[in-house]
Formats: sequence, structure tokens, C-alpha cells
Amino acid sequence: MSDRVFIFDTTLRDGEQSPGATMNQLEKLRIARQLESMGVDIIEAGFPAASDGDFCSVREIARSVEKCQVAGLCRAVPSDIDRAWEAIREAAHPRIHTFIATSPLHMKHKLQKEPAQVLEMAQRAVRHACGYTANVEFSAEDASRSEWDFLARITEAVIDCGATTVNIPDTVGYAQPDEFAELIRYLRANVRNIDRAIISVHCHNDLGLAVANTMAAIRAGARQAEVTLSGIGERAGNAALEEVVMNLNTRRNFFEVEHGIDTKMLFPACRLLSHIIGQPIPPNKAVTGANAFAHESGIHQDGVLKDRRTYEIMTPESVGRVGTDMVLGKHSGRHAIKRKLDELGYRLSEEDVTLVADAMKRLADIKKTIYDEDLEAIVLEEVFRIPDRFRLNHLTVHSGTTGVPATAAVILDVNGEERKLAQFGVGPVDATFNTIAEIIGLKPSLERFQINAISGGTDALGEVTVKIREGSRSAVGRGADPDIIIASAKAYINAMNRLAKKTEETSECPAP
Ligand SMILES: CC(=O)SCCNC(=O)CCNC(=O)[C@H](O)C(C)(C)COP(=O)(O)OP(=O)(O)OC[C@H]1O[C@@H](n2cnc3c(N)ncnc32)[C@H](O)[C@@H]1OP(=O)(O)O
Ligand SMILES: CC(C)C(=O)C(=O)O
Ligand SMILES: [Mg+2]
Repeated sequence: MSDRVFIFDTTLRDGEQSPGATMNQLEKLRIARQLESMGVDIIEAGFPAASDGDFCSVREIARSVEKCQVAGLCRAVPSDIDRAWEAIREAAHPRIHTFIATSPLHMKHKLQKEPAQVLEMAQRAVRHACGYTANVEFSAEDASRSEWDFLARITEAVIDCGATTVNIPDTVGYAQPDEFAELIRYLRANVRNIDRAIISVHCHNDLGLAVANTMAAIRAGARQAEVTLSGIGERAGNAALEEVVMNLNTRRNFFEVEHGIDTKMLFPACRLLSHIIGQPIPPNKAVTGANAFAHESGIHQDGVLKDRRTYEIMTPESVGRVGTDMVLGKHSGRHAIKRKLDELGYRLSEEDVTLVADAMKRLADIKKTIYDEDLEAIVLEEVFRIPDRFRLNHLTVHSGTTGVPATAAVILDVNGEERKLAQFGVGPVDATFNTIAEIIGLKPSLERFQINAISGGTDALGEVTVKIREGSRSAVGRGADPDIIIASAKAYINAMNRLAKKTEETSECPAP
């Protein structure tokens, strides 16, 4: 058996099924590029038959990613498979991923089909997909609640039809690690042609066991792990990429398998995702949480001071959390900035480095020390930002204890045209948002407003995340600035741009 585990990232497909994690095409491309430079083997870019927007995003990712395989998910129906192929066919390494449920519950109540019909559909789907490419993955949805002998039969049949990867999902996060490992061993022992395919697992986190089940399956012989950044995904999410990879790394002797991930890119990738979807990484999150390498109690601090290994089983550097001691400031040049960006895991073009360098100089004029977090905020502001239709040119706010309501005067660039307005509000943020909304001509409801200090000190950059909704469309926006009212205005305008972009994307994407 191979000693290489393939990392299949489904942040852009299953991850996007997580409530509130919708991404636009440009954001998906950013994530895909980050996954590519991190060394992910397969990127599942979406479900092309789901919508024209999904189709376009998958097609753009297929066109721009070179090193990884790009997979498109589809039901076991010819029209879905055709649409998936249409979206991924320009990829350097395309993969069709087709699936159908195999548990008695799903077959009877959801698909309303007999097992024999499901078997027939699975075979036909794989044969149809193999007409396009030899790289075909088949998933037996709800495998962990399926009858093992039926699962073995369908697995054997799809391999005979040409499937080269067979995925065993724990779709509803029901399996227990020992039991799931036993299922993988059972399939290896009872599927005649199993050596012709790679066994994959795809675990959900409903009982908090997604990573444990994935690791148990790898021990039992699975050689592809389907994962997402930060474990986002349908309901309680999927197995977290960074946790699976750091299990493999930290317990190398236990698992005795290799992977191709550059672990130093884990933290930047998860932070990028967190900014894009506007969901902060929980402080106690393994590997990437703020507390994952923090030591609070005296005995622990004493131990760490004497030897970090007493309480740290991996180093923060190994997951890309700390840069060097090089301090950036107003006197730093492009080389130092570029090197720092590299250390933080951002591989940027020369043009983007210039954007960051210019913004850093502007910030350094008002803030003495530029911390890693400040630089990351600049990257997200200047580089990973969708082209703006609305831009903030000027903001003045008056507020205080005088009894006069807070007032905001705003000048916005709207599609190249300058528009000005002043408005009142309950407080400075309310006044600012009211004014911006009136200039743009939208009045979305504000569902979330969150503010964090990115680094320490009163001159720290304030990072604001907002979520707005208009009818069925919602958008998250973020903004960073040493002035929290300006950061709030930037976040609100960013969300407005993304709301507008969503409408545009749906109408721009050509029909099949
Ligand atoms: C476990 C997972 O994560 S599965 C992936 C989940 N992702 C998605 O669902 C992507 C978003 N989905 C969509 O956009 C839509 O559901 C579509 C476009 C795929 C289908 O839309 P609709 O045609 O309106 O069907 P709808 O979603 O209401 O119902 C699903 C139909 O597909 C059938 N179906 C479900 N899974 C499969 C499958 N793997 N293979 C074949 N048929 C399937 C269902 O039985 C149902 O059929 P019916 O209409 O005969 O009852
Ligand atoms: C489509 C499959 C792989 C899936 O997401 C699941 O079963 O959870
Ligand atoms: Mg899933």
C-alpha cells in the first residue's frame, strides 16, 4: 500500500455549504491559489450543476490552477456529469466526482429507489464520467450507515466501471473511530479489486469526531482525506485540514505516511478564509486558535520557559504563526516587506507587493510598529479584495455628550462619480452607516457588527466585520484602520460591494 496520503480540500464545495460561508468567484479563486501553493493534491471547486454562479467559479478555478487536480461534484445523473465536465475540462488535471447515497434510509426515503436501481445508477454514472476522463471519484453518500455487504458490492462495481478513487463518507458524523476503521478494513478485505482504487474518507463533525474518524481511517488504510480549512462545512462541518495534517506531522511515527502540505501555510490559509467568510477563528481552535500556543498558568509558563516542548507538541512556526524578529516600520524597504510576506505564507505578485508596500508606508506614518497582524490586514485590504464599485473618499464624524445627535459627512466614489451626503445617527457608527446606505440607495439590515483590535496598544489597527442582508442575499464585509469608525465604514462599504457583486455574478454567468 502507498505511504502517501492525498489531501482533498473541499472548502469551496462542502465548506461553502456551511451557513454564512458563501464566497464570490474572486474569493474562491484566492482560496484556490492559496490551497495550490500550500500543496493540496485535489481542490473540489464546487458543484457545477447547482447554479450558473457555481459553474463559473469552478470553470475559473479549473483554468487558473495548474498544480492540483480540480474536481467538480455531481449527482449520479448524466446531465450533472456533463455540466461538471464542461466546467472542469480545461483544468490541467480534471477529476469528476460523482456520488449517490447507499444507506437503506437514504435509498428508501430520499432517493425512493431500490438498492438494485442505485447500484445501476452508480455504475452508469461512473461509466459516463469515464467517457470524459480516467480520473473519476465515486462517493457512497451515507456510507457509514449503509449495509457493509451492499457497500462492498457497489464499491467493487464502480471500480470495475473505472472509478479510481472510492470515497467512504461519514455523511452525518455518526461513526465512531474504531467502527469506522473497521469498515475501511472490511472493504479492503472484501472488495476484490480494491487495489485498483484509492480509498478516501470524508468525515463530518456532528459528534465532534470528524478528525478522529479520518485519522482512524488512515491508520486502517485510507489514502485520501477529504477536509476543509478550519473544518467548515455542512452543519457542524468537516474534518479540519490543518488538524488532519498536523496529526500526520506530529505523530509521523504512528501514522507512517507522507503528505505534500507545506504546514507553514496552514495558519495564513485559515486566516484568509476567516476574513473572507467573516467568521473569526475560535480562540481554543486546535492548531490555529489564538490560545493554541498561549500558556496562562504558572507551572506551564515555568515549563515553557525552561523548554517549550514541556507543553508544546508542535511549534507555532511549523504552522506559520510567527515570523522572524524583523520589525517593519516606515524605513522598511520592499525586500524586507516581501520577505515578511513570504514568511507569513503570502506568495504575491510584484504588483501586489507594491500595493502592500505603499499601504504599509501610509500606515507607518501614523503607527510606529507594524506587526505581522497589521501586515496581514493590509494584504486582505489591498490585495484580497474584490474590485470596488463603491469607495470611501472622505469621512468626518462628530459625536459627543452635547445632546446633539452624532453626524457623519461622507464622500463616496460610486462607479467613478463622486457623491456627498451628511446624516444623523444614534451614534457615530449608526450615522456613518445611514449616510453610506442613503448615498448607495440600499437599506440592508445589519445582522452582525464585530470589532477586534488586531495588535496591542491604543494605536492598534481596529478590525471590523459586518454582515448585512437584503432579502435573500447577505454579504459579509471587513475593514481595518487605526480609527475604528473608518474601519467600520470600510467594512460596511466592503459588504455593500459584495452584495452588489453577488447580483452581478448571477446575471453575468452564461447559461449552459
Ligand atoms: C452530502 C452532500 O453534501 S450532497 C451535495 C449537496 N449539494 C447540493 O445539494 C448542491 C446544491 N443543490 C442544488 O442546487 C439542487 O439541489 C440541485 C440543482 C442539485 C438539484 O435541484 P432540483 O432538481 O431542484 O432537485 P432537489 O434538490 O429538490 O431534489 C434533489 C433530487 O435529486 C435526487 N438526488 C439526490 N442525490 C442524488 C444523487 N446523488 N444522484 C442522483 N439523484 C440524486 C433526489 O432524489 C431528488 O430527486 P427527485 O426530484 O426525483 O425527488
Ligand atoms: C457528496 C459527499 C462526498 C458528501 O459531501 C458527504 O457525503 O458528506
Ligand atoms: Mg459532506
